[in-house]
Amino acid sequence: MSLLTTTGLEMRYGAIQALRGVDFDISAGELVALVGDNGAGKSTFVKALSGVIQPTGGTIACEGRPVTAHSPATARELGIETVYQDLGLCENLTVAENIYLGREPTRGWGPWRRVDRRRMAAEVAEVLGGLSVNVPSPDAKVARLSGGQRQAVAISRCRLWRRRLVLLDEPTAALGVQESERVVTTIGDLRGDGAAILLISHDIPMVMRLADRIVVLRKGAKAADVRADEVTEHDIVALITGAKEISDEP
Ligand SMILES: Nc1ncnc2c1ncn2[C@@H]1O[C@H](COP(=O)(O)OP(=O)(O)OP(=O)(O)O)[C@@H](O)[C@H]1O
Repeated sequence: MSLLTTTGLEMRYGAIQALRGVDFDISAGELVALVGDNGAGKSTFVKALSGVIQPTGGTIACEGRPVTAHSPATARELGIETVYQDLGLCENLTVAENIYLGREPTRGWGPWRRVDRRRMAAEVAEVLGGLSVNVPSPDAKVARLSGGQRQAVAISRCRLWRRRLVLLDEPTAALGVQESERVVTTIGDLRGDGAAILLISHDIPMVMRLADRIVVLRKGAKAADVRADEVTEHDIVALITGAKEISDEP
């Protein structure tokens, strides 16, 4: 069964129709890439899934059950986590503090309740140890990390919290070749845990390499939903620009 489904999703910002009846589904362990030109509606779609905006039409269902009153809190309860381009990391906090932000484990109770720093350090070391990307130490300040290492921290947060669906908004946009490669490895680690991943990217070669399936948005509507091994890079570019149409579903 699909982990998450949208049916006829619509989003209207005043006169602008950002999403036009988008039908979408993703299953556990699947990596789906969402591609489209600037303004095609990709960020709007991710915001609707993460509960940041309320769609003006259509439905979202999780394991077949309709999600009503969707909000960032309900998304989190459902196991949906979004890693935005700016990563939402606090520069002045350490790697461990960032991974736990707002969800620190505690020990003791009542007035004796304290953040369990020892447990935090042990759990973070375990998660970071399981990553292919080298992050200096759980105690390192995020301000001192490279772009790729920061991505690794943001993605580690999803692994530690056993997120079921991770929405990655342009994870390699601001990175060099080597750093991008590291992030690709980290995405592989996350996928190895069985999480479903929705990857937004303008990097078509990377999308072709990583995705099981590619969904193309054009002017807010779904222009294609194809298996990555059944299309070429050229096909995807043509679908994004509108030079080619594919009507058959995978
Ligand atoms: N808060 C908003 N208010 C009004 N219009 C908006 C808002 N957010 C997005 N839009 C419009 O909705 C459309 C879709 O925008 P969206 O950001 O989802 O596209 P995108 O595919 O993510 O683009 P990009 O690749 O440039 O990030 C655009 O026409 C955009 O101008």
